[in-house]
Amino acid sequence: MGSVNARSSKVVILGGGPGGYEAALVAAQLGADVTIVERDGIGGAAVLTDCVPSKALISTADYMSDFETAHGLGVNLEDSEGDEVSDAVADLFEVNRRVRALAAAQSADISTRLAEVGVRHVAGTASLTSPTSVRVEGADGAEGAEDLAADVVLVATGATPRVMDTARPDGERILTWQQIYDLETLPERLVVVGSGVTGAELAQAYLGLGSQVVLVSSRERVLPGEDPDAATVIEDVFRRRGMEVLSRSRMAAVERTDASVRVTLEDGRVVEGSHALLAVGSTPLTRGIGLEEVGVELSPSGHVVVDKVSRTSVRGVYAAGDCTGVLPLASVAAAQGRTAMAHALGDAVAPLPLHYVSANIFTDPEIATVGVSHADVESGRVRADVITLPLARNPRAKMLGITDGFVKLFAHRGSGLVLGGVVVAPRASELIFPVTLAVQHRLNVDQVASTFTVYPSLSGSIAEAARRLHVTY
Ligand SMILES: Cc1cc2nc3c(=O)[nH]c(=O)nc-3n(C[C@H](O)[C@H](O)[C@H](O)COP(=O)(O)OP(=O)(O)OC[C@H]3O[C@@H](n4cnc5c(N)ncnc54)[C@H](O)[C@@H]3O)c2cc1C
Ligand SMILES: NC(=O)c1ccc[n+]([C@@H]2O[C@H](COP(=O)([O-])OP(=O)(O)OC[C@H]3O[C@@H](n4cnc5c(N)ncnc54)[C@H](O)[C@@H]3O)[C@@H](O)[C@H]2O)c1
Repeated sequence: MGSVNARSSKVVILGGGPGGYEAALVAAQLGADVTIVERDGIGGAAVLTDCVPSKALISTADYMSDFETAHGLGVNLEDSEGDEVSDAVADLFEVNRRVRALAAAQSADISTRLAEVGVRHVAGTASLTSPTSVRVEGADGAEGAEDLAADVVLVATGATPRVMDTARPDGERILTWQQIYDLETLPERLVVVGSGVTGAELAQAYLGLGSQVVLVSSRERVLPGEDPDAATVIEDVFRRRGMEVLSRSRMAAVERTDASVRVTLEDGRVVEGSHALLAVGSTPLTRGIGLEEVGVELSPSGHVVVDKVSRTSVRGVYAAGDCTGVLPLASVAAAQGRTAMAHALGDAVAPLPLHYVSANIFTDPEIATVGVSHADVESGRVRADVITLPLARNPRAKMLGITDGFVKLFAHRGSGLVLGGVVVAPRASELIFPVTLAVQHRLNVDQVASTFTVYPSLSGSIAEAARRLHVTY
């Protein structure tokens, strides 16, 4: 917007997820008068139903699998009679109570922070009546609507689980990932449909918690689109721990019988379970809120079309997060929201640096990635040397009983600049940070290799991988 005076600007934000609330914090810091319209709760789906609760659930599942590792480290678990206890038992009622409380507390913390910096929260459903005015329909059936004038609008309405006509969730046995936190007892046999990130994470979480799990995967391999070596490790771990993975199996319909569910596959096979979890992707929440009417361009998939500073096709209207489909991660939504406000309110702004976003899949082991990928190198888009070091040879991994996983680095052929990496390991989400630093700050393999690592440590494998990529002239 350039000429905007941040101190006299009214900013109205549709949606209080990471895209919305991070933008609100930046806009308030720049002196704008900021209102967030959010109908469900501050923190958005990320905090209330998606990212935060799933990771809290996974923490319990990880803790349970530590019990299995304990045996391999020479620890026998015994009850008070001295009998060996082979299994820890998850109390799903307690687990879900903790998860919901944690999500609510996180939402409350963000609300407090927003209130401290003067951001107003209006509860209700927002729509655009013009590029400079937002209508709010009252929450909980309240009568009347409030109209908010805006100099700058940010659309950060997120996305919702995709629902197929032949597989309608009922909230009891046929569930979306947003409905699982009301379960009071562990599903005896859970059929997870979809082996993308959501399906893979939650299938393994329930397996760890003690359910029998069948994973219906439409592709050759779970986690299509991810590093193939990483996906292979995860699929092997799934099968080894007893998950039934049905590859090249596409769900056609899910129906409920009295006390079970029937999942019919496109080839006619039927999979029975006590519950089904649908993880077949998301739909952006962009329809019916006035966007097209005021001229905001949507893609054929319904995502808001944005440029690298989050501008839409309408001047003064910005968009951030999952409603844009740029990269559906909480961290990216937040970055887009911050970028939008910096641009709109005339602060220094840099285009979204998508080539060094780090991401993590919270399976066990985790898969963390940054920068260029296997697909980039294999297709010839990037000329890189690649090294993969299995963690099983790392001394710390041996001590910790880690047998699965690896460190992979991609370095530019010729200059040795670190272009990307993949870490498959417990807490890979923490281990990827040095690789991200190297990629973002253009370090070469020799600089990474000559950086001290602790002995013994898993990060030693990152330095070792860099050493193996040393360029000799
Ligand atoms: C199961 C799962 C796990 C995930 N885990 C991770 C993870 O570990 N790390 C990670 O980075 N990302 C993760 N993600 C992705 C992450 O949750 C999303 O990228 C993130 O939520 C996007 O934030 P957002 O602000 O765009 O939207 P959201 O968080 O979806 O927030 C949008 C908000 O807008 C509200 N809203 C919508 N329409 C209106 C309207 N008309 N008026 C008022 N309010 C409205 C919605 O109610 C919602 O509260 C996960 C996703 C899923 C599904
Ligand atoms: N840890 C994280 O950061 C995290 C966790 C979860 C989601 N996410 C984000 O959300 C995005 C979306 O992930 P997702 O897994 O929810 O959706 P997705 O679209 O990536 O995966 C859905 C999967 O369901 C499959 N599918 C669709 N219809 C099917 C059918 N009829 N039968 C069987 N399979 C079918 C698709 O082939 C696809 O593999 C991710 O790319 C990621 O950015 C991030």
